[in-house]
Amino acid sequence: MASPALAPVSDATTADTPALTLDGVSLAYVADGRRVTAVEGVTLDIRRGERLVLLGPSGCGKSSLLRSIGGFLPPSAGRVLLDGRPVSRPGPDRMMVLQDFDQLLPWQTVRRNLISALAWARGTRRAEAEAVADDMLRRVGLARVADQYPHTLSGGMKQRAAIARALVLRPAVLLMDEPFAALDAMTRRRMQEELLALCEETGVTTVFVTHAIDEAIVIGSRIVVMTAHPGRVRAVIDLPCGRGPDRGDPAFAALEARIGGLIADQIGDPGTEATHGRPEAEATDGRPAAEATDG
Ligand SMILES: Nc1ncnc2c1ncn2[C@@H]1O[C@H](COP(=O)(O)OP(=O)(O)OP(=O)(O)O)[C@@H](O)[C@H]1O
Repeated sequence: MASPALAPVSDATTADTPALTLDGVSLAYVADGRRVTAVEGVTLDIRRGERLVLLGPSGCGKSSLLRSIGGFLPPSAGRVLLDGRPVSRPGPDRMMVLQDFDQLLPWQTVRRNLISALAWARGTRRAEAEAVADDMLRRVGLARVADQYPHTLSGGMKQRAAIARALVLRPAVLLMDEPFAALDAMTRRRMQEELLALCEETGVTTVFVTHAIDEAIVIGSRIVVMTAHPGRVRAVIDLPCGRGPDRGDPAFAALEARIGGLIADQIGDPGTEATHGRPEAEATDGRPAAEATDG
């Protein structure tokens, strides 16, 4: 159960409204006079509090989809709805955390970065902003370095600070684009566990982009596997109890292998992808949708 002080600020008219809806979303770029379709016809309802992972090979449009949810890239077809209302621009209700270590203002201390964000985006008064920022920095284990400047922090600390700055605004949706990809393996695993705990504590709806299958299983409550190019929904895997199996559990390796198969079987031949032109399929027991629908 999310702590009320950290709960996302929501404009939902009813609790049943999905936090986020992707309704037939296609995304296109024009490069050198040529139109490139990056994402085609993605339809998904993202439930409140869920951790949806977008997984797929490089270039399948994961980041483009995230940017579109963020309001940075308008769909060429379809709609993105937040709390049932169309997204038309970026806003503090959708905070983004990137892979880049330098996401904070370098001329402000870590603490000041959070306080400024609260004042600017939420109009929070100074004393309240200080208290909220200090509380968040304690939760992410950065109280000790609150008065340091970002360049003095390790990569893991910088990512924790970026997550803290995003969460302190109590966004409806936290958008994460491979936030741990540049960290060493040990720090990455620790950060994955910490993120899980923070998501549960805050109840924030999270959309997490990765191309690492193991990371998708650890982070996600639902995993969307995308086709190579253009990005379409290949399969949707709902993890039982909202969590993947523990690392080390044979079920973890089995799921990893199944998802690996789903990705591999369409990289070489995306034109024959099984769900083209059909509504997305859903597996409810951790099986890939291809198995659930074909058998
Ligand atoms: N600004 C742009 N202009 C033109 N084409 C672009 C632009 N940004 C992305 N693309 C193209 O859109 C497609 C999807 O790119 P995107 O970065 O969304 O994929 P991705 O799955 O996030 O890849 P990666 O895992 O490598 O980050 C690719 O073919 C890419 O070349």
